[in-house]
Amino acid sequence: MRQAWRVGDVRAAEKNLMATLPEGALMQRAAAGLARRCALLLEETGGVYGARVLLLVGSGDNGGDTLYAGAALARRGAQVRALLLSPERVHLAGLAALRQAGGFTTRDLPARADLVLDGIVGIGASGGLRPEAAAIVRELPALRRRDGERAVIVAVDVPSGVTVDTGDVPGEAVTADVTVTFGCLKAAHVLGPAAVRCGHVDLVDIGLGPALTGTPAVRVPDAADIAAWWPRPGATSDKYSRGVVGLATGSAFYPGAALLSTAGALAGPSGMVRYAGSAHREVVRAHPSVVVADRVADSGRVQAWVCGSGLGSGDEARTELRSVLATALPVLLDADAINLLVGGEHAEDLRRDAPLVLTPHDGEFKRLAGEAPGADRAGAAARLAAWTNAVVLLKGDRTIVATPSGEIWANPTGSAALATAGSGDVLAGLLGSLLAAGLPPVRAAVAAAYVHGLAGRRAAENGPVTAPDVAAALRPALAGLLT
Ligand SMILES: NC(=O)C1=CN([C@@H]2O[C@H](COP(=O)(O)OP(=O)(O)OC[C@H]3O[C@@H](n4cnc5c(N)ncnc54)[C@H](O)[C@@H]3O)[C@@H](O)[C@H]2O)[C@@H](O)CC1
Repeated sequence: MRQAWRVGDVRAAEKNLMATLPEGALMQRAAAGLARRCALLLEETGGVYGARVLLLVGSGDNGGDTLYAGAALARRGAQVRALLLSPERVHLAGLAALRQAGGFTTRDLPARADLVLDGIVGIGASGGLRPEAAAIVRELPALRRRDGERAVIVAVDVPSGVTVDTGDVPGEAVTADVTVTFGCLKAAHVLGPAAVRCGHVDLVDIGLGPALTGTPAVRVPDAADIAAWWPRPGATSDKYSRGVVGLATGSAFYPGAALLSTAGALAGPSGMVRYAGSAHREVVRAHPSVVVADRVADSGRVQAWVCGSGLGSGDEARTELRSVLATALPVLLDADAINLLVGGEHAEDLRRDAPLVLTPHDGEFKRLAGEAPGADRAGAAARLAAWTNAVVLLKGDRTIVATPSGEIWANPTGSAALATAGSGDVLAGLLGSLLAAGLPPVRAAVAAAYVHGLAGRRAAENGPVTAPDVAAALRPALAGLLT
């Protein structure tokens, strides 16, 4: 698991650490790490000696890191030019170091650069980029390097223009190939559209780790976490002890949702899938191992329910939702079930002791919460989780999982391929299977999003992706993860 931290916590940790070190030591560590990464990138594209390096230098310490790293590259023979955005407020010692190493300042963006270091603004950013910086950032994609390819762009700490604590990108912002960050990850590296702007994130150890205390802003699972959490059958397992998941999904109008949620559930770890609903004939025809009934009340025992995908909005759907919520079992509500909650008539049913998981996309989130997730998606998900006392999985390129107590996870395996009709039904089934197998709801949500993302990526290797492709790719994705 990786952890990302809020700016306030990073600043506090830096302050504590700096009190134990000579002045400027942290910046020297940061700049040395940055220069090393940049040199490696230049070696991949023709070498450091003679390479053209452009520094975009803002007025704070982020610019200072950039100038010192530029100085190190100049000492290795690179032609380093610094474009100062606020010459009157530049980091003076950094500028002196650059000049002493043979680097220059420039007033204009050059036509050619092999490498660009974006040191306009780091964790001290407030608001969107100022117009002058924004104008420069707009020109960056046109810069060419010596082999005619696009210049490599390295963001120093964070890409300038992103909102560091939320991952929002309110306006113009740098799109980096690599982001070299210091001490720890920040939320922008793992959340929202900012995470996409970071490119590959490289973490330089400056000794900050032990000084970081409190709760991380965001946790990011890795493959080892998911493999460790994933329930596996043992020698004494049987189909019931592995958990039985019940699906109250689909309808005569939307039988496909029933099939897709079933396919998702069958790839999960539970030992049996029960389906309850009016698409039961289609389900059993496509998936002979599924035990079917035509309504929740007539279904046998299960250990968790999935309700919603394609359920419809009529009286029958309401009855099914009420039956599911009346159980003392973990329940996942998706799609139509979330929409049915909006009128408020199920508010009482939501006050349950057993776990509840909600899996909205932005539209469903807006209907339920009364407003769109907005710029702070993680904060919005956490507020909805606290309000509904549910684990909320907010779908997106970096799907967020939030708990009622404010724990936030960001999924790193997202794929644009998952933006396809029915892909959420597959996710709901898989997540329900994990709940039935006994995984705590937050882990079930995080693990399902992770594997669903892997499956989306795998499916995309064979061309355009539909939801059945995602379902079919779950098993190979799991095989790769669990073996
Ligand atoms: N504090 C520390 O111990 C360390 C800090 N480091 C570096 O220092 C950075 C933080 O430095 P600062 O606190 O000086 O802050 P920054 O350098 O991130 O930015 C502050 C400056 O940028 C300007 N600014 C703010 N928002 C802007 C916007 N939207 N557009 C254009 N300019 C804007 C402000 O006027 C201010 O002068 C980190 O990101 C990191 O790069 C590293 O050297 C590691 C150690």
